[in-house]
Amino acid sequence: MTEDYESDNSRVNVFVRVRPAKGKEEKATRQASVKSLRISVTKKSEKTFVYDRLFGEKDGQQAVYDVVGRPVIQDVLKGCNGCIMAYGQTGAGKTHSLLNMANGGSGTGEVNQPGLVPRIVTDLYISMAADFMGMFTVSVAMCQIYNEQIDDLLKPKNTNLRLTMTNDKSWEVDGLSWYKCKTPEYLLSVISNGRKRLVYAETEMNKHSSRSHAVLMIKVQRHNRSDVERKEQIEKEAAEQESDGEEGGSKAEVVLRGRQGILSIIDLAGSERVKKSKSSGIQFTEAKKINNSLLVLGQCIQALAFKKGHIPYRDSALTKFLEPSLRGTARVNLLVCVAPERTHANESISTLEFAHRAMSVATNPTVNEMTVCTSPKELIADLATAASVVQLEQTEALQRITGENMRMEEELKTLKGENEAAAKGNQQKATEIKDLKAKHADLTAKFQDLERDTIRITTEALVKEQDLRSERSKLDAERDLSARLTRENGTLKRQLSEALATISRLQGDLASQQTQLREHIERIQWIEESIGSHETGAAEIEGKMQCMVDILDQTSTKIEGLEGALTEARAKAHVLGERCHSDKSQWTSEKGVLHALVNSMQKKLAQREEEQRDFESRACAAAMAERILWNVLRECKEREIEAEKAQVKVGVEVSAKTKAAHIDSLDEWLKCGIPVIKWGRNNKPYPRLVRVSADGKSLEWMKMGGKGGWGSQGDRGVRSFPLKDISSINTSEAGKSAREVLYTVEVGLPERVVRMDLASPKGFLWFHTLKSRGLNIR
Ligand SMILES: Nc1ncnc2c1ncn2[C@@H]1O[C@H](COP(=O)(O)OP(=O)(O)OP(=O)(O)O)[C@@H](O)[C@H]1O
Repeated sequence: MTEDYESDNSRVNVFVRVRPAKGKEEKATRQASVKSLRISVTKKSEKTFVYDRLFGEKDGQQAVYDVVGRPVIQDVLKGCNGCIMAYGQTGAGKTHSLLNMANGGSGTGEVNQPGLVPRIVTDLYISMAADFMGMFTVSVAMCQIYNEQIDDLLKPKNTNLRLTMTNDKSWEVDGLSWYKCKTPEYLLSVISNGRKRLVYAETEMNKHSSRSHAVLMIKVQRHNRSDVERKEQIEKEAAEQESDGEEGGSKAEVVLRGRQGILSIIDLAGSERVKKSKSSGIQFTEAKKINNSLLVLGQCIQALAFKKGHIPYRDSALTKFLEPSLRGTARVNLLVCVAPERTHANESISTLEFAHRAMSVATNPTVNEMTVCTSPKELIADLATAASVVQLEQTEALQRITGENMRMEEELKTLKGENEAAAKGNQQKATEIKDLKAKHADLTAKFQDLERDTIRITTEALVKEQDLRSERSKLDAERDLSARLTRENGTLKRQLSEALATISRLQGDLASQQTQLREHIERIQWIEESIGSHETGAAEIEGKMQCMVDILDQTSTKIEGLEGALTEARAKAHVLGERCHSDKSQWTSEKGVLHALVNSMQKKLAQREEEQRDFESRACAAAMAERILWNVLRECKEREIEAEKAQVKVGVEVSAKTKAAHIDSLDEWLKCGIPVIKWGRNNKPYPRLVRVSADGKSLEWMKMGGKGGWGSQGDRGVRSFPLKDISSINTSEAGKSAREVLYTVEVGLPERVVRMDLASPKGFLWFHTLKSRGLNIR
C-alpha cells in the first residue's frame, strides 16, 4: 500500500479518504487512480483532483495508518513535531478514521476496526522498545476547542484555558494537564477517558456528530540512556547526602541532552450546512462556531499556499492552536474525508478544493533538541515538587476511582437485576432457539430440496429451451411452408374458382344443349310421327281413293254430281301425295341434319360423361321418354284409326276428317281424356279424366267411369275451367326414372286451386301438346 507513496517533507501531505456510500444513494465520486479522484455534480461536469494518496471505500484503517500515521511517528521519535489533522464535512468519517478505539466492538466490520490513534500508540511503544540507546518519556494531553473555548479533557475542571505565546513565538495552552504514560495500555485508557468528555450531538447528518475540535497531544522525549543513568546516580547521591544532614551537597551539574517531538492529532469538527443538518438552538450556535473556525483555517491555508505576508492565525482559537504546525516547523499530514453521495457533491467539492490548496503549504520540519542542566539541589527540589504533584494527582485519581467504583457498584447491582431477568428470558429464548434450530434444520433440508429442484428445473429448463429452439426453427420452417402453401392455395383457389366457373358455364351450356337436344328429340319424334302418320295416311288415302274411284266408276251415273268433287279430291290427294313426297324428302334431309346434330351432341355428352354423371340420369330419362313416346304414338295411332273407322260414313265427312287428321288427330285423342289424380282439399286422391274442351278454351275433367261420359249435357261430374285460369303446370321429377315424372296442373283462381297429378305417359304427351300450343309449362 505504501510503495506508491513517498512522503514529501517540504509541504503539507494531503490524503483523501472516501467513505462507503450509505444506502442506495447515487454516487458522485469515482476513484480514477491511487492518487486521483473524479467527482461530478451533474453527469456532464466532472472534476478531477490529484493528492498524495487516495483511499477508496475498500481501503481499511490499516492502509490509512500505513500511509498517514506511521511516517509521522518515525519523525516524532526523531524529535520533530508532527501533526495529523482530519478535515471534512460532517459525517464524512473523520472520527472513525482517527479516534475509533474499537473498544466494545465485537464485530469484524470496518466500523469496528481501530483508527489511527490506537495504532499510533501501539507502534510508538514498539519503536521505543526497539531503541536500546534511548530512554523515552511519553506524556499525553487532551483538550477540545468548543465554541472557541479550550477545555482540558483529562482534567474536567480545567476549562476555558488560555493560549499564551511562548518564547519561540508559538502558542501554548496554559494550564493544560499532561500525563506521563509508561505503557501503551495506560496511554490508551487515558485517551479513552478523554474521548468520553468530548461534546457530541445527534444531528440530521450524523448520529454522533462532533461539536468540538478534539486535540490529542502525545509528547515523546528521548534521552541518551547513559545521560539518564548518570543523572539517576547523582540523584541517588544527593538524596543520601540530604538524609545524612550534610549541607551544600554535591555541586556537580547534570546535563541531560535529548530530543522532543510532539504529535498533535486533531479531529476537526465537521463543516455543516445548517439547512441540511437541521441544527437549531445550541447546535445552531455550535455549527456557526465550527464553520467560522474552519473558515479561518481555510483562509490561513489559502494565505500560506499563496505565501502571503499576513496569516490570520489569531482569528480563531483553532488556528492559534495550529499555528506552530502550520508555520512549517512540523510535519503535517492532512487527512481529508469525503462523502461519496451525490447529495453531498457540492460540500465534497469545496472540501477537495481546500485539500488541494493545502498541498501548496510549505513545511520544513525541524528537530527539537533539549538540553537540561541541573544541580543536585535543584534536582531534589524538582523531585519534591514532582512528588507532591504526583501525590496530588494520586489523591485525585483515588477520589475519581472511588467515585467510579461506587458508580460501578450501583451499575453492577442494576446489571445483576437485569441479568436475572435476562436469565429467565434466556431460558425462554433457549427453548425458542431450540425451536428455531429445528425450524432451521427443517428449512435447510427444504432449502437443499429446493436447491436440488432448482438444479433439476434449471436442467429441464435448459433442455426445454433447446427443444423450444428446435421447435421454433421447425415452426419457422412450417411457417415458411404455410406461407408458401397459402400462396399456392390462393393460386389453386383462383384456378379452382376459374375451373368451377368453367364447369358451371359448361353445365349451363350442357343444360341448354340438353334442352335443345330434348326439343330436337321431341321435334324429331313429332316429325317422325307426322311422317309416319302422313305416310300411312297417304297410303290409306290412296287406297280409299282407289276404292272410291271404283265405287264411282260403278255408280258414275248416280254420283255424277260428286264427280267434280271427286276429281278435286283426287287432285288434292295428288297434291297432297306430292307434298307428302316433297315433305318426306325435306324431312328426311332435316332428319339427317338433326341426326348428325344429335350424334355430335351425344359425342359431346360422352366426352363430358365423367364430369356430368348427374346428367346421365337425365339423358337416360330422355331416352326412356323417347321410348315411352313411341309407345304412346303407337297407342295414339291405333285410337285414331279406330276413331276414323267409326266416323267415316260419307266421303265428305271422311274428306273433312282426313283434312284434319294430320293436324289434330292427337287433339282428337286428347279429347277422349286422360287419367289424372285430383287431390282433394282433404288431401285425398281422386281418380279423374281430364281433357281440353272442344273449343280448346277450357280444361274439363270428370270422374273416372262417370255416367253419360263427356257428351251428356248437364253431367254433374264434368267440371270446366278456362285454360287462362290454369295457374301453373309444373313438371316435377318425383323419382329418378322417367316413368315417375309427375306433371302437376294447378287449375282455378288463386282462391281455390285444384291440383292434379298426371303420372301416366299419356299425361306426358298431353302436356307436351299443351305446351306446343303455347301453354306455360314450368
Ligand atoms: N471508512 C468507513 N467505513 C465504514 N464506516 C464509516 C467510514 N467512515 C465513516 N463511517 C461511518 O460514518 C459515520 C460518520 O462517521 P464519523 O462520525 O466518523 O464522521 P465525522 O466526519 O467524524 O462527522 P462529524 O464531523 O459530524 O463528527 C459513522 O457511523 C462511521 O462509523
